[in-house]
Amino acid sequence: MDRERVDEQIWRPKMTVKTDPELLKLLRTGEGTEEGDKAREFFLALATCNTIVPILSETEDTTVRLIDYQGESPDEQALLYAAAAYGFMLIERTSGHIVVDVFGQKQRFDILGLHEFDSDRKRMSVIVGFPDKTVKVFVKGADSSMFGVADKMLNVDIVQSTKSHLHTFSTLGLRTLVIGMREMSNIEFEEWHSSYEKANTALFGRGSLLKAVAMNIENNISILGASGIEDKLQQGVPEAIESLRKAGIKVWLLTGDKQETAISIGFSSNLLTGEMTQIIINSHSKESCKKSLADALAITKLVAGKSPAAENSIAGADAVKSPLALIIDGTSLVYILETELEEELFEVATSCSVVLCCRVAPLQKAGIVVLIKSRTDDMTLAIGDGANDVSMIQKANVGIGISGREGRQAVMASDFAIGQFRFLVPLLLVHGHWNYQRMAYMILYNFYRNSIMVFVLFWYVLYTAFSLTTAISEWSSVLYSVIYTALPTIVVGILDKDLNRKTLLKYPQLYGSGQREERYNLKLFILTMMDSVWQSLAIFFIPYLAYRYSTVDGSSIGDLWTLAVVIMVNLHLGMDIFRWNWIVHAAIWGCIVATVICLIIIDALPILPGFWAIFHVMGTWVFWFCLFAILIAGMIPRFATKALTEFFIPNDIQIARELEKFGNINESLVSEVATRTLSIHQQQNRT
Ligand SMILES: Nc1ncnc2c1ncn2[C@@H]1O[C@H](COP(=O)(O)OP(=O)(O)OP(=O)(O)O)[C@@H](O)[C@H]1O
Ligand SMILES: [Mg+2]
Repeated sequence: MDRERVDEQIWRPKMTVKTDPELLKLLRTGEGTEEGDKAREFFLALATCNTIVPILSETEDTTVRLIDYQGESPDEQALLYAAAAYGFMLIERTSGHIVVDVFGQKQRFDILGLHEFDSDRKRMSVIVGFPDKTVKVFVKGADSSMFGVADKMLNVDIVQSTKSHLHTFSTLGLRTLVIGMREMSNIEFEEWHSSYEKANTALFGRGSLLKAVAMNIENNISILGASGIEDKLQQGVPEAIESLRKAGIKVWLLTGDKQETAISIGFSSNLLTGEMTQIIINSHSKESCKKSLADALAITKLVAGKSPAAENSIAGADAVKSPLALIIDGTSLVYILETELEEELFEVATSCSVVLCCRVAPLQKAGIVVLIKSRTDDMTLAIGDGANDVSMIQKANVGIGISGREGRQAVMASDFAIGQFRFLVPLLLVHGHWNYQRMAYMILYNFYRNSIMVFVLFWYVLYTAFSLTTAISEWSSVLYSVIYTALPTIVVGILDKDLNRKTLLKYPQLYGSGQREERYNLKLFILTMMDSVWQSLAIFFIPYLAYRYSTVDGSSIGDLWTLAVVIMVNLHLGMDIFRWNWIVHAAIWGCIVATVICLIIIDALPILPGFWAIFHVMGTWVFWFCLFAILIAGMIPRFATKALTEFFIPNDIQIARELEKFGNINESLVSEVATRTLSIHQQQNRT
């Protein structure tokens, strides 16, 4: 009874695919004819040569079960859904066999061995035992690798037409695969089996042994057909690339795909544009690589106007206007990376606005990142979604993994993980920008905050015959960093934002402020230190001069110094804060109040020196006058510099802030300034 129910069951793939009725008819009825058998073998190869696991789930109708194909390769998933639509449905996989439903008939195939896909071989194969005891090896992989192992006796027409179909597919931007097959004789199978077992159980070098076994068996393959799969660009990729470009970031595309596919994807993602001059390097020997690079270098020089020919030649004048795109393949890179040609590649690549590397192996991707990292001070960022991107993600300064359908390896190896490519834009342009400006400011501010206190102590030492006594109580020195000034630093370091998200996304050029190191540089550091010296002088000398002839003791002036330093550093911070909210208010004013309370408590303890000092001194007008004078005198240089620069030589950020505050009065101005800055600083672009 139960058995019957199982037999009645129908499997339905989760995704439906539009089919070609003619091909379907050939597959259904053409068994026995040469064409029909070949077509059936092709789809059988699709159904067997993969690492997909079918997951069955119940539907409302108890006789229908839904099949969901799950695996690391989205290409394989797509191919299996296609095979299922054409009547070859993989319905079960165990470690030793698979079951394929062929037009309603369940067939069981033994999986005798599987040579997994790797990015060096660029193909995979399975050894399948058929019910009639024959053994076949099915192989699928990249065209470049498959035609290398194809049967040399193969019909030339078939090879040619396959190649031309592949070309058509890839120029449309489809990801292509070639599928092939070979029958194995008994002797061959036995030989393979023993070496496979040996390699599989080896303790050392298992991977390379298995690869050698695979290479041995994957030859004399007869081509069954080719596939083209659309690898849809994620939403918002062209816009994201456009924004990154405007932000002065150089975008390079490194892919394992075929050249034509890569170029087509380059165009659809806005990376390549029609007006670009393409420099293509496809070489198969070191000599030709050298020559191609020399030619490319000549073109780049011509474009940059460095060569004398450029001034006169008409072609040169034309080329000056068009940006360059370098397109280079993995085979050429084999002869270039880690050789003396690297230098030339670097020169060519850095003079091009876009670099597109296709058919590159994972280690070559990492090699390219290292090429840039080792020769420039630029920051590199690598973003990828597949296992083949792991090594470059690890090598780059910043590695980003996209968690997608290709498994989690990229995400596990990354510094940051995002869901889609387009999120890179807010990550860099918004959060990256905010983070940079906060970190840069906080570093300067913390130098300032600590040095001003030390300078005040130092001036005191000069007037006490270097006795190393101090007027500021030890408790206050300890509490200075912990209570008096800590909280505002933390709050501002976390919450402050110079511009809002919308503005930063609208004007990607604002990202340039970080690239030009506008917020943290030697000049700013020196100015900040000079400011802290000036402020400490004001803090120290105003009370010193005021109380010089009075009988007030050191502890009382010490309390004034402490309070003045704390109010000064907090006002200084307050003057630079962009976004005031209740937390910032509470932190800044709260810290000043906390300081007063702490001073009162310290001076109320009879065991400490300076007992009751603050109560005496705070009651005099000189105290308040000094405090007021210190703040005015200390702040004047900083306030004046800030006001004058913001008024006369504002930077992009200040203009954009004005724009945010006062609407779009200056809209045209900001884009003008931002673009101008971009063009001036293009030399400093970061990769
Ligand atoms: N599971 C697979 N079985 C057989 N061949 C495959 C498989 N996956 C990929 N290939 C082939 O190997 C080539 C290189 O694959 P690789 O994973 O290195 O890069 P990619 O996926 O094409 O590109 P990207 O670098 O953009 O992820 C692919 O272009 C494809 O032709
Ligand atoms: Mg991939």
